[in-house]
Amino acid sequence: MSHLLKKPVRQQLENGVSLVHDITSNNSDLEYVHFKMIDVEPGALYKEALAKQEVCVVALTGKITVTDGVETFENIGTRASVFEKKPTDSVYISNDQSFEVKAESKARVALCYSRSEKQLPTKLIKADDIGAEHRGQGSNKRMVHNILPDDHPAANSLLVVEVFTESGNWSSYPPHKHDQDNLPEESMLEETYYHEQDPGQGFVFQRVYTDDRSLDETMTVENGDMVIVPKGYHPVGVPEGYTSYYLNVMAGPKRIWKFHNDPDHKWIIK
Ligand SMILES: O=C(O)C[C@@H](O)[C@H](O)C(=O)CO
Repeated sequence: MSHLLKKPVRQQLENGVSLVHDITSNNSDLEYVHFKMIDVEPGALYKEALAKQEVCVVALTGKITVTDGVETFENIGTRASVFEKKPTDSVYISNDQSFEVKAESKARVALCYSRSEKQLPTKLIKADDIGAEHRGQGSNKRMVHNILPDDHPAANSLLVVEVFTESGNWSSYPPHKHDQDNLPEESMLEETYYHEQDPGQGFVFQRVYTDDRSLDETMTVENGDMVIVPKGYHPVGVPEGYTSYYLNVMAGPKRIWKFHNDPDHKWIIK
């Protein structure tokens, strides 16, 4: 199996909290992005003290209450399944803070981290403030929820988006990359993909490759898997009959998403 593909671990952390993914620089090629997915039973509590990392807590499914000890956001989260295709609520919390997540119903919670030194205010990112962005044409159509895009001032380096790609379509396509710190041409951002499919027995294909093909991996990605993109182009293809969801976390030295399309395929853009 490719070292870029991560299967769910399902490890019990404490009463009612289980770890589904834990992507760090110790188990991946990533330096800037760290990602955790946790499942929390109703009433159970997850606590964490941040060091030099900021976090975006995404109520992926279910209802949660999030506090940094000063501000509390009760009963946030909007959906039982990501495939309801409506935006959800998230909370940004800055470095050197502590936070708690309590599940009000059975919940799956994404914890998206990146390096951070400068403290910023805690911020509720409301579902109501997130619009649906439609990108692409033909079988390249997909819908994007920009949770923490680069023009949102809440964070120091984190970028978070979620993408819905219908059956038979492609996304992150034509292939693009963002692995050179060479602005204004291109920014350097690592990226993680947390994938789900509907129905759940589905799968998608994701290729991660560089121009010189020193990295060229094509992965079969199943429901709940993660794909790590330390560098390179990273298109996703969705087979007929299945809808794809993925949550992307990006971070790098500068908080700008400036991508470079693969010159061989950019003619596809009309
Ligand atoms: O537009 C898309 O298909 C989503 C992707 O851009 C995804 O968020 C990504 O690859 C970011 O670099």
